[in-house]
Amino acid sequence: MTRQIPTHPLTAAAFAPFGDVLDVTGAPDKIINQGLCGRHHDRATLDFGPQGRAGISLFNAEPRALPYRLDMVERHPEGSQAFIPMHQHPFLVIVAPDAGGVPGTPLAFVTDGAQAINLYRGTWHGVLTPLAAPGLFAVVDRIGTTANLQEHWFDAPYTVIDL
Ligand SMILES: NC(=O)N[C@@H](O)C(=O)O
Ligand code: NI
Repeated sequence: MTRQIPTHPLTAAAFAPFGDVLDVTGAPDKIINQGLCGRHHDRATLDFGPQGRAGISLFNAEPRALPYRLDMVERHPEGSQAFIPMHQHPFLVIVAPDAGGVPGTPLAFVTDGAQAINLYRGTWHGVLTPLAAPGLFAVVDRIGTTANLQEHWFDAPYTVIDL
C-alpha cells in the first residue's frame, strides 16, 4: 500500500505557508462601477524575479479523480504561480514544505469551487489538477528565458485520498 495523503478543505490559514487563497467571501475592499461591483483588491503576492515578467496563460487540463497517484511535485524558484479557475468546480491543490532542498510530506486540499490560489515563489506543488471537466484555468506566472522549474520525483508514490 502506498503512503496516503488525506484531502482537507482549502482555507487561507492552512495554505498561508504556501500561498494565497483568493475568494470573495469577505467584504470587498472597494465598491466600484456605480455600485455594481465589489473589488477585492490586490489579494495575491505576485513575484516574477529580476529576469521575468508577468504572463497570463490559459490551461486546458485533463480532469483527474481521487484517489490520485502523486509521483512528483515541482517548484518555480524564480516566480509565483496563480491558478484561477474559469469554472466553479473544486480542484485539487497539493503542496509540500521544503525540507532542505527537497519536499517534505505533501498536503492535499480541495477548493470549494469559488477559490483561486497563488503559489508563492519556490513553493513545492503538484501540477494543476482539475477534478472535473472543463479543466479550464487562467494561470498567472513568470514568463522568462531563464530556467524556472525544479521537479522532484518521489522514490515511492503517494496516494491522495478523499477525506
Ligand atoms: N508547467 C506549467 O506550465 N505548469 C506547471 O508549472 C503547473 O504547476 O501546472
Ligand atoms: Ni507549477
